Amino acid sequence: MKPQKFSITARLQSFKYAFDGFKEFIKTEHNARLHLFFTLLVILSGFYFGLNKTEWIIIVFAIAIVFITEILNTSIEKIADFICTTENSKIKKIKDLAALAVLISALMAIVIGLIIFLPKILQQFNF
Ligand SMILES: Nc1ncnc2c1ncn2[C@@H]1O[C@H](COP(=O)(O)OP(=O)(O)OP(=O)(O)O)[C@@H](O)[C@H]1O
Repeated sequence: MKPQKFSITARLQSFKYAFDGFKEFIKTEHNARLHLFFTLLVILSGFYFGLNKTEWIIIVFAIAIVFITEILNTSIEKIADFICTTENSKIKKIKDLAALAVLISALMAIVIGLIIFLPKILQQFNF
């Protein structure tokens, strides 16, 4: 594409496109609603247990990585469904790899959540 002149309107428009993407993500992806629910739960728990600055940074990274991988997985699935509507072994491999990325990020988030919250939960209930 031809390079265009810098424009504030065009930059603001790209925020609108990103917001359209967010609406599409929440509307069509059940996993997105699960991520939102757990994000809210983790943030509320973070305030309840009084996380320190480092713990918050790690939690924010974990939440962002899970959302980013799920959004990229959704994009890859949509491209795959657009270019191939029939059963195809190559599409299967592409989608399975994208799903693996989501699984790894979700497992990482669970491990981080356990490392940060488990000792605080145990202490709270005097275990
Ligand atoms: N066209 C296809 N050809 C072969 N296998 C496919 C095809 N489409 C989907 N699959 C298989 O089904 C799995 C699920 O794909 P699908 O597009 O239904 O994702 P999904 O159920 O929306 O996943 P998510 O859990 O991300 O919502 C893929 O990982 C792949 O193994």
